[in-house]
Amino acid sequence: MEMWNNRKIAIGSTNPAKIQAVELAFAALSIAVEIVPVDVPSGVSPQPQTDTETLQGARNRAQAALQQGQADVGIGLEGGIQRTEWGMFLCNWACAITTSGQEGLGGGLRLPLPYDIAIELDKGRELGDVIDAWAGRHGVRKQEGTIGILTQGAVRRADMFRDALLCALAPLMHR
Ligand SMILES: O=c1[nH]c(=O)c2ncn([C@@H]3O[C@H](COP(=O)(O)OP(=O)(O)OP(=O)(O)O)[C@@H](O)[C@H]3O)c2[nH]1
Ligand SMILES: [Mg+2]
Repeated sequence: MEMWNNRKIAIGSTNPAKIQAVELAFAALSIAVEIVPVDVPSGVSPQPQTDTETLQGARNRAQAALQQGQADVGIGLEGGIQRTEWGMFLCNWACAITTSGQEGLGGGLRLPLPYDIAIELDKGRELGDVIDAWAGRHGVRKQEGTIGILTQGAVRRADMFRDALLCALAPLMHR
């Protein structure tokens, strides 16, 4: 992985949980990088409603971050929901794009959302706002995240996005 050392990595978000996920991912790979948060549009709704929309949001952010951050690699991390016949799930996607146009995608954990959260999302509200009210907290989205609240802190949002990002980076690191 020597070739990856000291590269400039632009993350398409200023959310601390997402920035920490990028730090954790490259630390896990023992790669030293410069990480630059870039505030970019996701190009999808503030609350993505499907796996596909969430994945597209990650791709849009990665591309925008690469360009706006003038980086070697652009990263997009996007959370959303997916309705299924078994209920509503939190879904998460990571995308990494290089200046040579190589693109990697990685999927994050899926978590069933309680019915009283799901019905609020069906009203068009954002999960970040709903989980704050549900947990009696402020800014959960920038801390352990919904996944952290619902797993009693065992899986934090940064950890979940770290693993999704490691999956997205994998195809870019094959020899
Ligand atoms: O508390 C949360 N824990 C989570 O695990 C989670 N996953 C998704 N969301 C919410 O879904 C919408 C799109 O997500 P999102 O990727 O845009 O994230 P975000 O808005 O927090 O960051 P960002 O847009 O500044 O990068 C936003 O309302 C997020 O709050 C989460 N909120
Ligand atoms: Mg957002």
